Amino acid sequence: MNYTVDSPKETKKEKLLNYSTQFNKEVVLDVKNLSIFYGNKEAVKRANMGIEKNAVTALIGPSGCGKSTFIRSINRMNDLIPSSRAEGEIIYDGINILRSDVNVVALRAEIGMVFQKPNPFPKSIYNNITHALKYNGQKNKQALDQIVEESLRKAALWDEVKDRLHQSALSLSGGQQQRLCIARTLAMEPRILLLDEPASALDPVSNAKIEELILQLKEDYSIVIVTHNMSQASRVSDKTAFFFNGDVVEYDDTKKIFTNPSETKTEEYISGRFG
Ligand SMILES: Nc1ncnc2c1ncn2[C@@H]1O[C@H](COP(=O)(O)OP(=O)(O)OP(=O)(O)O)[C@@H](O)[C@H]1O
Repeated sequence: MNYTVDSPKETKKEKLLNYSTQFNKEVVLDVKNLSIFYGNKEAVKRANMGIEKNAVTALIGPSGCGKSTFIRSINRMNDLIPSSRAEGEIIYDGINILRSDVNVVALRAEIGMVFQKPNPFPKSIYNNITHALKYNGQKNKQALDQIVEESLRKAALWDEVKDRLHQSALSLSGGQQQRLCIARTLAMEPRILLLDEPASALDPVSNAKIEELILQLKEDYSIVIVTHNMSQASRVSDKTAFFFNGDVVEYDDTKKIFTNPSETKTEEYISGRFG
């Protein structure tokens, strides 16, 4: 994937509104004029968003509006798609993470991602958590044991698996596998968690557990979640961005988006008139 680092010129309106810094809380990711292309198609169009620290930010919108493309760009997963190209900036820790000299492996440890379909390795529960740590040189058994327990506790899975850590991860239920994938991501000590429809492939009970977990995790992490489930977005998120046709139509407090949105298009979408 080829990245263009220079931002396109800001329009007068964007300068005046200063979109990316309009919220009071600390911003952990400042997305500025972000465009993502697949070939000539602009799938995300000059998005601006200040993503807050220790908050849950939901990305909503109809199918094909650019939510996954946007979230994948935050930890450079779009690099894996040869036709994909980004313009604009995503500022994290003072650095534009779209720069070509960014260490993408280190970035993905800090900004971890969990996908729609649980994808544990065909290894034991224990080895799912330790795999990347061992690869990075951590050999101390005691340290590894501790990280496994801490990560599984944070992912609300420890009590269910503590007596079967050396069994295959594939023996777990779908919901447990998804929490294991979250634990595996947490073991890398990320600051930001990207969740792309993490509960949509799960049964209602597992879905509720993931929602509960998200609310616990935001104490320690900043979370961005793509969801098609409007009630889920309103239950778990603090901020919501409504995407339509590649545009961020509206980004505001979740309460406002769901009770009194500023844009007609948002109102039409959340009231189920399309999508
Ligand atoms: N690998 C790709 N190559 C070319 N075009 C793509 C690719 N991935 C996505 N697109 C296009 O980019 C646009 C945005 O897709 P994206 O998957 O980001 O939307 P989405 O809002 O996440 O959709 P959904 O809710 O269905 O997952 C769509 O028009 C899609 O067809």
